[in-house]
Amino acid sequence: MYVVTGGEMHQIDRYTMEQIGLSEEMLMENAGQVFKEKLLSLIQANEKIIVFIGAGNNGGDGFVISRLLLERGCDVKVWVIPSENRIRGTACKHKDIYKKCGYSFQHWQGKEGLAEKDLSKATLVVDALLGTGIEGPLKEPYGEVISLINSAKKRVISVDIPSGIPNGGDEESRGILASETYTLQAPKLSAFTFPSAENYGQLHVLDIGIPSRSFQKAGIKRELITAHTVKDTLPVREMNSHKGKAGKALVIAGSESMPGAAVLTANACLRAGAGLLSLAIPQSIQTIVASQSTESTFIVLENTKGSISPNAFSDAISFNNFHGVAIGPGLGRANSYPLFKTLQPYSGLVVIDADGLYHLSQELPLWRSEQRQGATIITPHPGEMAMLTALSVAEVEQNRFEVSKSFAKTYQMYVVLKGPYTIITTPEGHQYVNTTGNASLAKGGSGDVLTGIILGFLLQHKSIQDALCNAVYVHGITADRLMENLDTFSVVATDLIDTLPIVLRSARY
Ligand SMILES: NC(=O)C1=CN([C@@H]2O[C@H](COP(=O)(O)OP(=O)(O)OC[C@H]3O[C@@H](n4cnc5c(N)ncnc54)[C@H](OP(=O)(O)O)[C@@H]3O)[C@@H](O)[C@H]2O)[C@H](O)CC1
Ligand SMILES: [K+]
Repeated sequence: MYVVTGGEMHQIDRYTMEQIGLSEEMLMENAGQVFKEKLLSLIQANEKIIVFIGAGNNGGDGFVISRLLLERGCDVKVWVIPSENRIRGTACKHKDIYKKCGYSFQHWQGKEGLAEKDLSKATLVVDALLGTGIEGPLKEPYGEVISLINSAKKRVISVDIPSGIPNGGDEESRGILASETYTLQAPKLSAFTFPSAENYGQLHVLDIGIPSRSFQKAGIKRELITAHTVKDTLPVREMNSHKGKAGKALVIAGSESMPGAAVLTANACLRAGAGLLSLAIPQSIQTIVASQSTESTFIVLENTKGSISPNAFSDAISFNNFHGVAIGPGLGRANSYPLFKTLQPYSGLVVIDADGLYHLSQELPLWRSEQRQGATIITPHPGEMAMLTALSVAEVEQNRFEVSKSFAKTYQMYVVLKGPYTIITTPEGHQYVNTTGNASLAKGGSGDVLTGIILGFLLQHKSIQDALCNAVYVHGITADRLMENLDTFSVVATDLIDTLPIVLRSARY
């Protein structure tokens, strides 16, 4: 499933209409039909519905939905915000069809008090005020209508996008606070960027019949990771496999103040399929880490002040014995820069996380792909991405797609920008959005587990992007599985590792 900007969606619509020949009237009718079917499956027999309609085609969808609900005998009050002469084109055609079927509506202008009364009696609000055609700051009376709806605290179902939010997700969000949003054909960027994502409530996608050819012609390179894509791309371990063939992983992690990060990364990596795992850790934490990671082997390094000594590393290890390396979790910044630097000439896969990202930010150009033979994968959270790009966290959050893409293309790296909707970007700029996971992942250690799964999966998959998509999906769905028995407050990173094997099995079948 593709993810689009409002502008791209308009381009896709135009191709569908002009080149494929599906008319806008038909698409709007389809949108209304599928929305109505969905709504009927959600509502009670005595539901009191109020529909708010705006000037554009989102409002046009509102006329179709209202007509179809009234045809089914539902209790529906329809409020139209602009004067009738402002409703043009296809929306106007569907307004006329609505009227010719014998239905009427109220005008907002001058009857605001009555609208408020109707709203107070309603049990469900359908928001068909504004869609992807919004430009610039919200104009009145839409701001007033939206405030009224939000303050009524009703169940609000938005058509396509919550009215009033910028569909590119790049401006301050002020719009409808929906309980659910039924988006048409493809999710929009604003559903995965902040703060606009918070307006959506639960996001669902309705297929209104726009062919995939229209998306391909528009050259859309953003997709959602789905259970299907994961199932199709999770590799199967060959019968004649052995531990060396299943991937030799090296994890460089941990310090006296963060020994658990090494344990979590290593154990997650093993659970994600690595055949052999070596942990490079400072000598002072070896006993404690070894007691909690039975299957790991160890490269024990001299330590200085609780972390790996700056002198210990270069001749202690032969990177070329490994198929992939993850560096960073719990490493500490103080002494680990020389160690980080020795990894740059290594020709295998390198996953950089946490304190490794801090070192990377000091010498970014050295890590551009043409300076390295192997692929570089970075796993920043928004704060780390802000550090790497010299932007503010808010700027990163509002422009997650653009910031990741620009960074991945400039440095020719794979970027896994973590967050409630983790985005994976390839060096070519293809993007994949993850929707699994929940608030329980906002806890120390869950990032270390992800790094471990990523390294484990990288060694099992032929395609780097499949490995990253599947790792992020599985990490999230493991947290979702834990919610069947636990509360978001109580999940700890170790729970993720313990549950991963069951989830991995069901993701495959
Ligand atoms: N393929 C599909 O997904 C289909 C989607 N459909 C629906 O169509 C909308 C997009 O329709 P569009 O007409 O382009 O846009 P809007 O419904 O958002 O309305 C635009 C009008 O809103 C007014 N406007 C613009 N900016 C503002 C603002 N800042 N504040 C207030 N009002 C604003 C303006 O009207 P004026 O009269 O004021 O000029 C715009 O004309 C999409 O979201 C889907 O819901 C179709 O059903 C077909 C298939
Ligand atoms: K809307």
